[in-house]
Amino acid sequence: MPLPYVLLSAAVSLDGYLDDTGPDRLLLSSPADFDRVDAVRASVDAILIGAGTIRADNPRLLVNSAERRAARVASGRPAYPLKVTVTATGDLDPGAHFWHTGGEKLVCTTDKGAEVASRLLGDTADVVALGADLDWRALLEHLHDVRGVERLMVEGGGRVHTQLLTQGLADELQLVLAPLLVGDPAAPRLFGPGEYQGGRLRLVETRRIEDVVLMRYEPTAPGAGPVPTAADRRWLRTACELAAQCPPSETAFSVGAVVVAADGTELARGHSREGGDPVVHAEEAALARIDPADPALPGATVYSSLEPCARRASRPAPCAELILRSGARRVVTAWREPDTFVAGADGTGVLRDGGAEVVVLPEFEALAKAPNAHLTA
Ligand SMILES: NC(=O)C1=CN([C@@H]2O[C@H](COP(=O)(O)OP(=O)(O)OC[C@H]3O[C@@H](n4cnc5c(N)ncnc54)[C@H](OP(=O)(O)O)[C@@H]3O)[C@@H](O)[C@H]2O)C=CC1
Ligand SMILES: Nc1c(N[C@@H]2O[C@H](COP(=O)(O)O)[C@@H](O)[C@H]2O)[nH]c(=O)[nH]c1=O
Repeated sequence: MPLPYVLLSAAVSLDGYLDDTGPDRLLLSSPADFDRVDAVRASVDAILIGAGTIRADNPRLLVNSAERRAARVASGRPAYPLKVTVTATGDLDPGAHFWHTGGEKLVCTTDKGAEVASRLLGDTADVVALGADLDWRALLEHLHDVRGVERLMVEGGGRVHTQLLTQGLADELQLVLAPLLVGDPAAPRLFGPGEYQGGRLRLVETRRIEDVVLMRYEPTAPGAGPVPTAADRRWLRTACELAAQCPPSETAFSVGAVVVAADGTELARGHSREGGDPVVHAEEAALARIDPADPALPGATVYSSLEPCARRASRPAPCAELILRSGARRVVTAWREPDTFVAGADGTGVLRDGGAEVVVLPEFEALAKAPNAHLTA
């Protein structure tokens, strides 16, 4: 099920706080950085904050630049992104700026919270009840499927950021480090306690903006079961991009593969026909680069743009078998193998029979097929 691209945005003090405990919002960003935030807001379909941030900051969450609003309208979008808040209690102040500025408003809440929020807000906002408890994946599916949100900016606070990151639902973090210290343990922190990915996130960009530094990160740790995480989608995209690097062939598919340890460390990557070998497959090439005794292999995920092959003429073992022998027990792929070269190839079946989890993400099928258009037309 496709989800919106989720971008977490926050400004943080040198000692990791989002705010102080004073009555006014702490300005951590510099003026030029607030303008950058305005540009990010203008680029998204929806902005989400927790009810705690509405209470603490009374924000408007507007696109302040008239030029940016005009550009949105010129491209067929509303002048302002949809504003979304989450609440369990439904206890929202109907006088808050959030409801009386900008574009459409949406409250995502529980069954109980919906009763309270609807009573308090009347027609000011749409209220959606998502069950007895609020499930973030269900919330994101709702935003995508019902509200057409492809790109979501989350502007905090800490409790919201913590849940989206620990649940593997954040595609990107945009953090601004501000040169000031809060020093008050009662102040809200950027990330609270939780089960975060064990390894390192990928640093995508750093940028100096006046006296603050923007850091952009992507989570890297694969999911653990059938439910894909944002990092799973990112790695599968990488595999599909590798497929585009294959030397062209009239008699074989172009495929890319990446093998990633449970902590998000890339173990190896490969693509079809690499290194002058006319028959080597992507998964085969990647696995050949890893020491078979590597202790990370049993917990690793193999990303392959095309499902691993089930039968081969050119090698003794097909890639599904090589993966099972490697010890890896999770495969994420974009495209089930068509009958073009092998009838009824069922690498997924071979893997599942061998005890591996296979996750298929059809939203990447078009990207996986692109370098193979001449074979599948
Ligand atoms: N520097 C920066 O970039 C930013 C700073 N901030 C600061 O952060 C602080 C607020 O952060 P914080 O207190 O963590 O609050 P949040 O904005 O994260 O909101 C928390 C509230 O959101 C609702 N909520 C969160 N998760 C769920 C869930 N799973 N199900 C249902 N409802 C949920 C609950 O509302 P309810 O209580 O109604 O049930 C909860 O109390 C403020 O001081 C603000 O200034 C905020 C954003 C950015
Ligand atoms: N303090 C702080 C941020 N706070 C965020 O900005 C929101 C208020 O935006 P507005 O309605 O436009 O004033 C606030 O609720 C919170 O989500 N953001 C940042 O980039 N940098 C900062 O220093």
